[in-house]
Amino acid sequence: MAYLLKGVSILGAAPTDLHIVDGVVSDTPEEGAEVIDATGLVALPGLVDVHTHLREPGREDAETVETGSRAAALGGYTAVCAMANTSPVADTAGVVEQVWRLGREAGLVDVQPIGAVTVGLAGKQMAELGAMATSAANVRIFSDDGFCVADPKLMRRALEYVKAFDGVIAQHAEEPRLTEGAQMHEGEVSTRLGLTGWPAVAEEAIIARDVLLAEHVGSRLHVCHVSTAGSVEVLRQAKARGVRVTAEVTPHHLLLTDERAEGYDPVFKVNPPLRTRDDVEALRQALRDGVIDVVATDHAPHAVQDKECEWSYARPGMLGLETALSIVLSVYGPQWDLIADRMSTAPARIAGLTGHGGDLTKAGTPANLTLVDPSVQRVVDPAELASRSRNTPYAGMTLPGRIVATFLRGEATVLDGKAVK
Ligand SMILES: NC(=O)N[C@@H](CC(=O)O)C(=O)O
Ligand SMILES: [Zn+2]
Repeated sequence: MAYLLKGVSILGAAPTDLHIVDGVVSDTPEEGAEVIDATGLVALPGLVDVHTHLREPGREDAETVETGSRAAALGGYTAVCAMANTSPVADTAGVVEQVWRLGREAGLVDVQPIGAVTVGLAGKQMAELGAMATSAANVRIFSDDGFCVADPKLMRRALEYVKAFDGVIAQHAEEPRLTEGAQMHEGEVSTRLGLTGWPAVAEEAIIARDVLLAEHVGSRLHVCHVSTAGSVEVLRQAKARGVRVTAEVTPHHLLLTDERAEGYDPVFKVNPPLRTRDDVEALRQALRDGVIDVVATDHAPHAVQDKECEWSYARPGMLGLETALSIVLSVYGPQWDLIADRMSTAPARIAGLTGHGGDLTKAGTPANLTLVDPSVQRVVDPAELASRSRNTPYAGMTLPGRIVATFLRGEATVLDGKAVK
């Protein structure tokens, strides 16, 4: 299938015609190409998410590789990295290959499995990282996300191990002894609500330790969902020294604060917790500066019974794939170069996904791209989401931007705002 995107604006530039032929961007029009009137639409390289929870195997009631892939495509994504905290845990070549194969079968986005760092995410014994790396799933990112690799010796060994094949350890930075029983950010609001707090230093202390370990080993560290101003300062200093560290921020940490806990609605319960206005400002600035490299959704679908219950029993986590671009647009406005880098090019580089995040003005670039209508305001209706779960914190909010079409290697996965399958 060939396409002609007529009058499209690539990253906000003057309107042009974009030809998609044989899965790549082409200079030459193809006879019989399907013409899409892209007047007023902006083309971005397909978004890449380095932190997605797809829940399969094990919690298919909350999400499957297929439903999560559909949510991703509708959100403008062409690749997602599937977190390892499934059941069974993705800590063997067999499980990562299963997830990878399910992604191929769904065929809506490239699903790149993340492997666990430790067996069963238990933090005791290193998983078979090498076997996962050399499996068909070609794993490059390893993470115990949901849990912190708290043992410094194990963290050091994991960093040493992945160095051989330029892998990266993605750390969920949370010193568990400082967050026992924690329900939300530790501060004024938690005191008022009578909920046990998750202090900022529990995150910052682990990031500080880990950048020193990564520096010592000369290996790659990636910090998941950075949430505090103090973490930003640690990262700023580490990067200035040349430590091989990258970091992500979620859309919700760029927008929402701990005051959302005031109604005790568990839809706002998440790890790390929503922080203060000052933290939000620091995160926004850090993403602009490049101290934080990427936006990652931490899409965390949860079944109704795990969310619609008393706050302290609810699981932490929020949906993200279908709203991420709108949230980022609402925070930054149409800064398309910034958005394309932080949501596509930089995450593709971190994940080693060479076919993604390319330059759409160059012939031969794989046609992984999404078309956005920035003029549309949408009201988020949880019932309309393609995710199998409903735990979006943005229900009823009016947000800018609508994904009109998404292409994976030149094949449409979304057309007219609807998934093609
Ligand atoms: N972010 C969350 O609150 N939850 C995630 C785990 C994680 O990313 O830490 C989940 O798997 O539900
Ligand atoms: Zn996490």
